[in-house]
Amino acid sequence: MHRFVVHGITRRRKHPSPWVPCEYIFGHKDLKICKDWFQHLISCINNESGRPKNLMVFVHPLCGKGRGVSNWETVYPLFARAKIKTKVIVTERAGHAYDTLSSLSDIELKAFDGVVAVGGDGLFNEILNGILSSRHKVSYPPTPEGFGYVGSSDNCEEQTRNWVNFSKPTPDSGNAVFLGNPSKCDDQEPLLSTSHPTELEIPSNSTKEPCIGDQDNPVSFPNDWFRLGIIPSGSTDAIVLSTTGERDPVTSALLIILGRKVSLDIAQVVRWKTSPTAEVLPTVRYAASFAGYGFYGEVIRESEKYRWMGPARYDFSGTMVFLKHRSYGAKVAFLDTPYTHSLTASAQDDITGAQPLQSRWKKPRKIICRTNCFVCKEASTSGQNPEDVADNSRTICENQKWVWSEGHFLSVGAAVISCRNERAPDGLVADAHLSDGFLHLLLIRDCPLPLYLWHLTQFTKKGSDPLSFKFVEHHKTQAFTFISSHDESVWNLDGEMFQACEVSVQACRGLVNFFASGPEL
Ligand SMILES: Nc1ncnc2c1ncn2[C@@H]1O[C@H](COP(=O)(O)OP(=O)(O)OP(=O)(O)O)[C@@H](O)[C@H]1O
Repeated sequence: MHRFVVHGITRRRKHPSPWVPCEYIFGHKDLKICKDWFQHLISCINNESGRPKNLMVFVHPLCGKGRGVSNWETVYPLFARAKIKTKVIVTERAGHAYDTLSSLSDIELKAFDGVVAVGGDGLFNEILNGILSSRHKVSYPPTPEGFGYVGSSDNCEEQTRNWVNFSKPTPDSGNAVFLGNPSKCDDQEPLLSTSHPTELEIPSNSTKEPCIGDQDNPVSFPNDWFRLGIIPSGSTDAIVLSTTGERDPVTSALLIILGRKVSLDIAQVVRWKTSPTAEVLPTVRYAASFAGYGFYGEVIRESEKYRWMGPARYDFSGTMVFLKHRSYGAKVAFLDTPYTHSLTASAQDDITGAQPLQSRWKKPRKIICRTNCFVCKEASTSGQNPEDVADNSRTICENQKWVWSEGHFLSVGAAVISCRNERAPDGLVADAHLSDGFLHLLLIRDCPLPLYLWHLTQFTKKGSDPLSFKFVEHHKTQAFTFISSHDESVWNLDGEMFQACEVSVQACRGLVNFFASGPEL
């Protein structure tokens, strides 16, 4: 008998990883038949255009509990087997991935099918900002009358970059070439292995659709070919949990290898001022999961002092900030469109400081975002091509109405996706969608400490409704602005600190593609 091995993927319900590699051995006494089968499978694999061939991989060696390198070592053989070329860069400092990607020319970027973070949400945020900083051409978010920055609709091309320490990319520390493979079936997907991985140079070329060397054809976002991915290795991994339903490096690696693709909304955050007395200097940042102020910003700022504690510093800082029970005077205006669903405090409530909210309509039934989500599909088919929706604000401006909310807030947050994590199994907003073009604005008004604790503990219980409290405003919106008079106003963008006291934010629908199929819940 002559034999060959087909490497596949299967699911084992009881296995902690829902997707696991497996092997099938085939044999025939006729060598030619074996070779024919083999060639046929190879050509099927090569016909799968969605599978990535070249990836840039950033490994954060210190993320989570220092699992970045070991997680990459675990999944690397899968990429090798699938013959996917990887240019691996182990980060040496914060900002390394951002500097590398923002300084990459479009020609160099086009050599890759995507970029993968082996780390947490923070490393992914750096990658996202590095990729988009010069390639996302769109107007600033719309702002209400009275927000008052002339030029708020100017193009962001001139956006300020203030990431520190530009550095050249480090030499790749582990290039190798590998090969792709086929199948649409979820359960048993072959990963044909034909040879051992061989060392290879960084790809200077790619067979991808965009023309290499075409200076007139710059990389812009959104597009339908470039994808981002995460091998989860961080402290929270909310982006992976919200997009795959799992927090498993092997599952994420297999989704990348198979070339799965889902569109992600991204929040574009424009900071107008760092503090009330600072000069106006618009600076653009992007967030894939969450942008939060007040409690959320303070926890991040506080936790920086206790880095030595590892991931436990978030619990510690969270408790410290919670006990301080500080509220922040602020004005928030959000865009109310015909598609906006809100539980909004009336103006009178704001003035009297009274808590009750008036439900303007009954909250709609929660539709959870899952694989092949029809809400996200509807949103994408009701729009036009990704290129046509690039200028989101133009579309938003029709039928817009701004609603102001003013008072003292314990926190102000905007969830782009559900933000599931181990502490909040349903996430911050259980029914947030990956690519419906909306943000979920959460305004937590000042309230007695025990009530606030009750609200926070609801996040830890599956199936509860932490947003149903009277002091919680939940608005599904496409854009909002925020003004505070505090000198040390800190935002938390995907877990990263961002000092800002005046911001405007908009959801950019399906701005990037992610290697995933949506949460399988
Ligand atoms: N080699 C490095 N040394 C120090 N910081 C780094 C390095 N590489 C990346 N970073 C930064 O570390 C921060 C956290 O990264 P990431 O989110 O991937 O890990 P995490 O463990 O989930 O996060 P955190 O440390 O915030 O809990 C990010 O701001 C990232 O820019």
